[in-house]
Amino acid sequence: MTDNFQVEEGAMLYSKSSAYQVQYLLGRGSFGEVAQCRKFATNENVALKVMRSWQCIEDAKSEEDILKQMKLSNCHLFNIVLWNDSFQYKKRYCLEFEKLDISLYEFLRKRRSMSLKLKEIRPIVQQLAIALDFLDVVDIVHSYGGTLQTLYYRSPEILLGNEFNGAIDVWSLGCIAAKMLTGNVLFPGSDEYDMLRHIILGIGAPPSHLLNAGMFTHEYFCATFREEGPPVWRFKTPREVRNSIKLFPRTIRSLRDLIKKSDKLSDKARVCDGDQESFLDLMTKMLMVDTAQRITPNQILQHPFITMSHLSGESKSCSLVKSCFGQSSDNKKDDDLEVASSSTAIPARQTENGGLSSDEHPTFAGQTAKKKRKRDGGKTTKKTPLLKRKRDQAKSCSSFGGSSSAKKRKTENLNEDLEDSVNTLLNETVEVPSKKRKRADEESCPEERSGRKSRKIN
Ligand SMILES: Nc1ncnc2c1ncn2[C@@H]1O[C@H](COP(=O)(O)OP(=O)(O)OP(=O)(O)O)[C@@H](O)[C@H]1O
Repeated sequence: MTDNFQVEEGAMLYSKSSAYQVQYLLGRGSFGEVAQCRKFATNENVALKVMRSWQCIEDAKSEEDILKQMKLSNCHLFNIVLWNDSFQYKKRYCLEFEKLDISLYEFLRKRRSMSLKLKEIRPIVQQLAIALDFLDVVDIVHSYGGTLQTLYYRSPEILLGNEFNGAIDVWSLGCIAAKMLTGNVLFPGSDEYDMLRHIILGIGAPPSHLLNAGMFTHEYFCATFREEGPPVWRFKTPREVRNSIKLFPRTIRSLRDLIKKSDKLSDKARVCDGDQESFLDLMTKMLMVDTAQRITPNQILQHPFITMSHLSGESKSCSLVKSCFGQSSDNKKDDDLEVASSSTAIPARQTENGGLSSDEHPTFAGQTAKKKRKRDGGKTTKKTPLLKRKRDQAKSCSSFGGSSSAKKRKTENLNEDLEDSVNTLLNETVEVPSKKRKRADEESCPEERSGRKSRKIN
């Protein structure tokens, strides 16, 4: 058996049931190359993912296990790519999928501004939330990007080395939604430290319970230990992290900056304002640094920005309102969402727009590093019965999105603690030539990816 198979135009591959001819390369991922191929048995075009090497066989097999499990649950009704078959050719393992249309990145690239309007972003966020909600139910963490989230979309809990669950994908979705609106990466960090700097400056510092429990916290924060009580954390200055560090300039000073630049035509201004505020509210909830407070995919689907409840009272003669509803119903038709919510193995779930009880709120200096780690979901290994999960979810959502004054105070304290180092950081920010920034943005280069592996799907 030789190992010399190359994914190139015209090359032939053979499974037990069909021959395939490579037409062209669709893309490359962490584990292999994906090519559009002609499948002779059915005479259709398919996407064939050819794993990089024999060493990737374990990754391929675990991906296949998840794909099989998802196919049985009618995943294609939830905006998840359909896997058809797997086979080994020469020393390469191959996964066959339905051929999809262009990627979101290609879609954005077709726009000169690389950005979309809110009414266009809405159905995309909705489609992705439907997929993430499905993964939540079947207990799979997707993780946008390679081994564990592409750097720009990496959540604070991954950066800090905390336990994680599907909430990391909601964080990434928030970052993607921001990029769709502005055309720019929301947190363009040059490395993990710079990512945290962008997050702290744009949104706020991680709560103490994340810092106390993070495996990598000490790489980015200094702890002051007191006689009593938990440590107080201070974000390190760039010089404390390493001798020379490249800091990329900030794109926003707060999430509100995201919507500041949008056009407002006078007659549509009120509707625009309402939609923008609603989008901003959703963004704030998707980008909660504290995992426990982050909106869930199911709650995203019930959020006014997605349901458009804030627009239903507006005059239907307003062209913007009309186009918003038009966009949404086109999307429903295209993606068969009604079928998805009514006739699948996974029942549609209820959402409670509540939040965390105050005793679960983060305290900056309130918990010790000894705090017992709690894995609340996460990997595919343990499946919780759906009913129990619903109950748990309802419990944890009983006051969702609530921002108690106590929490606010604590965040302010933390922000005060961070002020000094932040000021230093601001002064030290260096401009990066736009050409270079663009390249960094376009690439999801392997070195941007961290070492830990997640279970992932296409
Ligand atoms: N079914 C498909 N139809 C069309 N294009 C596809 C399909 N699957 C993958 N691609 C293209 O191939 C690229 C690589 O896909 P692959 O699944 O290997 O990696 P990925 O999910 O993008 O990234 P990674 O594996 O690193 O997380 C994708 O980014 C996409 O452009």
